[in-house]
Amino acid sequence: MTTTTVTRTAARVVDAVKVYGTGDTSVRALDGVSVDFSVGRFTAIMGPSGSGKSTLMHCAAGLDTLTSGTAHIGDTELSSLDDRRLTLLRRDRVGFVFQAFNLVPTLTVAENIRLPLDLAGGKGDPEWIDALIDVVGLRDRLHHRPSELSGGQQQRVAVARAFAGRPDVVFADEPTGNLDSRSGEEVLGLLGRTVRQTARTVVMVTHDPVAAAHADEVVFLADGRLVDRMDSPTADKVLDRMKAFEVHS
Ligand SMILES: Nc1ncnc2c1ncn2[C@@H]1O[C@H](COP(=O)(O)OP(=O)(O)OP(=O)(O)O)[C@@H](O)[C@H]1O
Repeated sequence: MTTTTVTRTAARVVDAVKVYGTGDTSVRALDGVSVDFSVGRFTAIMGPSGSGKSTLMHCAAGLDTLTSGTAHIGDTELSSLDDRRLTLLRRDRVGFVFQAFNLVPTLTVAENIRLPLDLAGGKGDPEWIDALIDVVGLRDRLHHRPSELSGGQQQRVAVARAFAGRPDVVFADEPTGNLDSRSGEEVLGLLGRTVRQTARTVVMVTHDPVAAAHADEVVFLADGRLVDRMDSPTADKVLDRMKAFEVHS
């Protein structure tokens, strides 16, 4: 008997091109990138400054549109959606974690975590939310406001909020950029744990090899192109790969 393992794709872009501006001043931020992000994997996007990392994330997440090529969340091609459907897709199937925690200061931790569900007018899955609160370690802080939490704790709330609606994929843009190294490690460990314990998918943009080492896989961009992929990264291996870019650029 043969066993076939089917790897499902949470998000992907195919032949992605993104050009900003026109004429002499135009910038080709993505120059024909094809990459897929498998379900249940934690992937880091790395590359030198200006290599197109944020552009790739924004286009893959439906926050920006491609000049040509296609972006897909699961089986849905994003350019096939009108604005309303795209907004609903982002709300219901995608989670976001940004460098600035973007919590609502007047709401408690519990209310911030539930915010996407409340905005969507649904109850969500109470058992899932309950389990999530334990994964992020915030049960004893549920009634606090963001200003009463450390930066690391605030980012843990943002991580829980991103996963609250059981999205197909969570995109994280430099999630540890505002944190000291210990809090950053905590948040990265948390992202990795959430992926492994809940079979969710995370795609993280970072310029930090130590952060990238928490991922299952690293994809490297240079000059708007996908130039390498690395499985089971370590900070040293990622740093070596990044140094090679500097030598060649
Ligand atoms: N809105 C915009 N208008 C014009 N050019 C842009 C815009 N956004 C990005 N760019 C350009 O596109 C290229 C890729 O930018 P992007 O922000 O995706 O790179 P990045 O790898 O995320 O960089 P960094 O690590 O510095 O954040 C850069 O040359 C940048 O200047």
